[in-house]
Amino acid sequence: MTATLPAHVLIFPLPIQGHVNSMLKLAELLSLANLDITFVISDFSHSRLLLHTTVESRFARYPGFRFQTISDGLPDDHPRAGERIMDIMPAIKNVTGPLFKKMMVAKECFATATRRPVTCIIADGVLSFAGDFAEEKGIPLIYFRTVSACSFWACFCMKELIEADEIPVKGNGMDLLVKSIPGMDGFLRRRDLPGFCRVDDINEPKLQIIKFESRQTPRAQAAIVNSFEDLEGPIISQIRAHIPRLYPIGPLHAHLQSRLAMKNIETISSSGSFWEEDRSCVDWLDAQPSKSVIYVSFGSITVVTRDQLLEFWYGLVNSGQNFLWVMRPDSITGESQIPAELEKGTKERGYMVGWAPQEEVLNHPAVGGFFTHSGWNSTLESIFAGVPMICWSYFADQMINSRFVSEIWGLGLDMKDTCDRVLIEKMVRDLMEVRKDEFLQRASNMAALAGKSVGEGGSSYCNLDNMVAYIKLLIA
Ligand SMILES: O=c1ccn([C@@H]2O[C@H](COP(=O)(O)OP(=O)(O)O[C@H]3O[C@H](CO)[C@@H](O)[C@H](O)[C@H]3O)[C@@H](O)[C@H]2O)c(=O)[nH]1
Ligand SMILES: C[C@H]1CC[C@@H]2C(C(=O)O)=CO[C@@H](O)[C@@H]21
Repeated sequence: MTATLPAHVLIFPLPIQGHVNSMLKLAELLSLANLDITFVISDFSHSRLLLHTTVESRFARYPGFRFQTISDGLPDDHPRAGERIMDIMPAIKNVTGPLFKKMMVAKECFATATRRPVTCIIADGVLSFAGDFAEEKGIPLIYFRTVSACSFWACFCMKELIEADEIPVKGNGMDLLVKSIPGMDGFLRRRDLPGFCRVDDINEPKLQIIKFESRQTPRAQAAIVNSFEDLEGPIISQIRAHIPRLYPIGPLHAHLQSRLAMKNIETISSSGSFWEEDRSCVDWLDAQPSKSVIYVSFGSITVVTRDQLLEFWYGLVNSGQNFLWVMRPDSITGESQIPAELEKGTKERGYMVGWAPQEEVLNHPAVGGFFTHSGWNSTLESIFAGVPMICWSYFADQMINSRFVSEIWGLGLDMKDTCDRVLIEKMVRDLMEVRKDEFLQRASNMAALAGKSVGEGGSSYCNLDNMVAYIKLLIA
C-alpha cells in the first residue's frame, strides 16, 4: 500500500509574512506536482491567513495538502515587527524547536493510512533545529533561504568578513569597499552589507545567529533560492561551490502563475496576506493615467518614526506625481493615528490603504514606479512586473538587495541611510519623469528574462522539475 503513495514533503517557514508568502507558493507548486504536503505554520500566522485570505479554498483543490499549526514561542501581543522582529529567532529555536521534535515523534512523522511518513523536510534556511532533527532521524533535508542569493552569500561569508575586520560595521568606514565576499568586490560598500552586520560588537546576537544559521546550510542535501539564473547567475555559481545541489526556482509567484496557466487551472487569488487587502486602491488606479503612479510600500515589518513619515510624505507630494501608499496600521512608532495633515495632503494626488493586493497593483498599467524597502518578495514582484524602483532599505537583506537593484541591475535608485524630503522629491521625479525611459527599458528587459525563466524550458522551470524528480527518487 505505502509503495503507491506519493512522496510527502514537510514545509516549515520562519512564520513571518515574507517567508510564509514564498513558502506557500512553493507548497502549491509541489502540490501541482502531486506531492503530499504538510505545511507547518505558527498558530499566529495561520489565524491571520484564515482571517484575510482564501487559503483554505485555494488549497482545498489539493487533497494532499495539510496545515499543521505550532507555537512561534512569542506571546500573542508581541508586535512581530520593527526592531523586535529578531525576538522570533531565539523564540523559535528554544520553544518551537523542541515542540516540533515532540510533534514529529508523537505523530510518527505525519504518517496516516493514506500518507507515508515525511519523505523530506524543506525548512527555512534559518531553522537549524529542523536540520538537527532531520539528521538525527535520517530524513533528507532541503533548506530554502527566502532572501536573495546575494544576501545569503554575504551572510555565508560573515566568518571571512569578521576575520578580515570588515565587520562589525557601524558608524565610520561605511563607504569602504568590501573585499571578503567573492564575486562582490568593486561595488559592495560596507553600508550595503546585510543589516545584521551593523553592530558594534561581533558578539551581538543578531550577527551571531545569522552567521551560524547561514553557515550550516551546506549540511542539507540540497537548497532552494527564490531567484533565477539571469538575475543572480554569478552569485548562484559562488554558492554552488559549497552547495552543489542548489535549485534557483524563482520568481516563485510568477512560477506558480505559469504552471497553473499551463495546466489550465483557474488562478484563485494566491495571496498569503496577514492583513485585509483593501481592493479600493485598484478602483483608484483604474482612474489614473498609464504609468503615472508611484506605489509606496515597505512590507510587513518596517516601522517608521513620525519624522521619517513626514519626510516621505513631503517628498512624495512635492514631486508632483500620483502615489498609492500602503501604511500598515502598526507601521508608525509612537503614533497610533495617521497625522491629520498627512491625510489631507494625500487626498490631492494620492491614495492610502492599510494593505494592498500588491502583485495586482504592481501589474496595473497605471503603476510606473515602486518606492520599496527592498524586501526580496517585493523586489522580485517588481522585477517580474517590469516596474523600476526607489529603494529605502530598513534592515536585513534589504541593504544588499537595494545595491544590486541600483548598481548591478540598473533597475532603480538607492536612497539607503538617508530620509530627506528634497532627495525623495528628486528621486521620484528622476524615476517617473527625467530618467523614466531608461529605467523602463531595463526593467522591461529584466521582466522578459524573469518570464522566460519560469516558462516551459526556462532555467527555473527546469530546476523545479529536477528538484521534484530528486524528491520523488527519495522514495524509489
Ligand atoms: O500592501 C501590501 C504589502 C506587501 N504585500 C506582500 O507582502 C510581501 C512582503 O514581502 P517582502 O517584500 O519580502 O518584505 P517583508 O514583509 O519585509 O519580508 C521579510 O522577508 C523577506 C523574505 O525573506 C525579506 O527579504 C525581507 O527583508 C523581510 O523583511 C510581498 O509578497 C508583498 O506582495 C502585500 O500583499 N500587500
Ligand atoms: C527576522 C529575520 C531573521 C532571518 C530572516 C532573514 C534572512 O536572512 O533569512 C532576513 O530578514 C528577515 O526576513 C528574517
